[in-house]
Amino acid sequence: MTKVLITAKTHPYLIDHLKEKGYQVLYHPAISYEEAYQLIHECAGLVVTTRIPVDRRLIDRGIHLQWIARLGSGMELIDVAYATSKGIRCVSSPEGNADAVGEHAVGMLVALLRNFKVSYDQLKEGIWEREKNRGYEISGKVVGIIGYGHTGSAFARKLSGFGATILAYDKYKTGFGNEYVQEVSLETIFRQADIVSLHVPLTEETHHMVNRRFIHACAVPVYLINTSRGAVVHTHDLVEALKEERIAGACLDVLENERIDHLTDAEQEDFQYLLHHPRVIMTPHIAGYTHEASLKMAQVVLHKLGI
Ligand SMILES: O=C(O)[C@H](O)COP(=O)(O)O
Repeated sequence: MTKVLITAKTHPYLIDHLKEKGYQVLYHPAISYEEAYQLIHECAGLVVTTRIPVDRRLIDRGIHLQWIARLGSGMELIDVAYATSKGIRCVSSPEGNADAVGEHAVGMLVALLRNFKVSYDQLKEGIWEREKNRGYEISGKVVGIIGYGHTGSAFARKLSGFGATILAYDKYKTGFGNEYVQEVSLETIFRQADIVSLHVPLTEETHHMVNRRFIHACAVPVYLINTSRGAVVHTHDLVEALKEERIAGACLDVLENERIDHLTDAEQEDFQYLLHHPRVIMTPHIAGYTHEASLKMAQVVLHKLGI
């Protein structure tokens, strides 16, 4: 029987469907890299998230491997070029969690501009403060989206009812402007945006893209939204920019080092600063984590694999 190794928690639909189609499913949602290494040589299919890297070593051991399915979007931990060179098909499912990420980014922005975090903390202390919690509206602002793929376009779609001017830049794509999004250059975003939302994959090119230079290029202190990858932002430069008031605030769903129990002293200091900053809100990389996305990602990979 053809075996599929599933290495992360998934919607039962994926397991049931694979079984129905005659696959033997090895469902190990908490498996370690070394344990996966022990099993991979028996498998024709591998399902992953970002729990374990799919590197050359694992791929080489997967002598019967025909496909690798990523439940999610970011492929930075899969050596796609190497797998492809060995005839292994790699599919991802950004279509499945784009709505979730788009909604989360809008939600974080509203929460930040309307002081949800601070006012809620004050309420818990018995403080009923209205004036200091007077917020800002999205309406009338200029929102710059960097990266117009699945999540960038989902964010724009969700935001389109808020009355903002929506600009978007994508280094690798043109012709995507529509009735609510203007396709612009990065310079235009620097010049005009009040809010910048990042929707790029993590690559060598985007690593630390938002650094001191980027922040200084913005005409006004922008509100930054990051639901992409933590390392797209140079965290310490962000912290310095917040101190210098060159950044108005930040919504961060992702961190450079998400193993918050293994931070260096310097990382811990920056993390604590961000956590306690009144104009920073953070969530633990849950933008794409919804019950609906879990099912949709399973459906997308099955569809792409023709199973
Ligand atoms: O890339 C994605 O789809 C999301 O960031 C979720 O990634 P995860 O598999 O690490 O949860």
